[in-house]
Amino acid sequence: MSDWADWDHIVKIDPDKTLVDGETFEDVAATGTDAIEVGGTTGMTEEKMKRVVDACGKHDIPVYIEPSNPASVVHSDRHDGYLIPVVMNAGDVAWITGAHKEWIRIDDEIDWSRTFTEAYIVMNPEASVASYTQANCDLDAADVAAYAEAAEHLLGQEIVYVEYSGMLGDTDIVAAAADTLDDATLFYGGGIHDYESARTMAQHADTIVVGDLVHDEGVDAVRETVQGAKDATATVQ
Ligand SMILES: CC(C)=CCC/C(C)=C/CC/C(C)=C/CC/C(C)=C/COP(=O)(O)OP(=O)(O)O
Ligand SMILES: O=P(O)(O)OC[C@@H](O)CO
Ligand SMILES: [Mg+2]
Repeated sequence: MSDWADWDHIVKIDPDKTLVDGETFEDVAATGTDAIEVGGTTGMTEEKMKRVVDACGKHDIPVYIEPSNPASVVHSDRHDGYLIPVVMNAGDVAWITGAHKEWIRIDDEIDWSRTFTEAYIVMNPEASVASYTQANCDLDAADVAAYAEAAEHLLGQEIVYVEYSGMLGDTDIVAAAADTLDDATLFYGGGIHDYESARTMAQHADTIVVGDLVHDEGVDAVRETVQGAKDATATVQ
């Protein structure tokens, strides 16, 4: 079974951002979150990635690199694997297969046994990831559901990621994606900032991803979102 099948909650650390004063990666690992993803769109370098992966990898929690370009991939025994985005609604094919082809050309240390993909549907036109990938975010619930179904059944994706980075998404859209998937795991990320927003999104998505909150508010706020995710799972299943 895949690691992520059991995850209700992920903290995504952006190596280009800092933790709240006085907090450590050990504190983040102790929030009760199920896994740490390390990635961001802007300002990413191999050095920043390595620093965070080394720090997070010391703790007893799965750590996955989520690279936004081939140059930010680092290899180490400190982390559990690689979650490589494929952007379903990218306007530039670089973010569907192009960067992937270049990465494979230049990197001769790829460990396929712990490398997996995430089929992103990018929904917030204001997010860096939307401009970076020239995503078409003008999608309704039926479009998102169809992208999710294409990801799972045409492209064989095991993870579908509805990405509202920076804003809380539309629950009808997240629900439409959830309803259409059979076995793929639905990740939701974007704007989760407290117990209630976490619980609401976790009622639809299998796994919620909390990003900016850890950098802006810190681990106490993150712990509330872990509780929201766990409570939603307990009610749904
Ligand atoms: C093939 C390899 C190794 C890399 C390419 C992988 C792809 C397709 C990347 C596309 C962009 C993407 C989906 C990145 C994942 C990380 C992510 C969504 C971070 C959140 O981004 P924002 O919140 O918009 O950015 P900032 O927080 O950096 O402003
Ligand atoms: O930063 P936030 O808005 O929490 O979004 C989380 C994650 O989906 C970003 O890739
Ligand atoms: Mg962000």
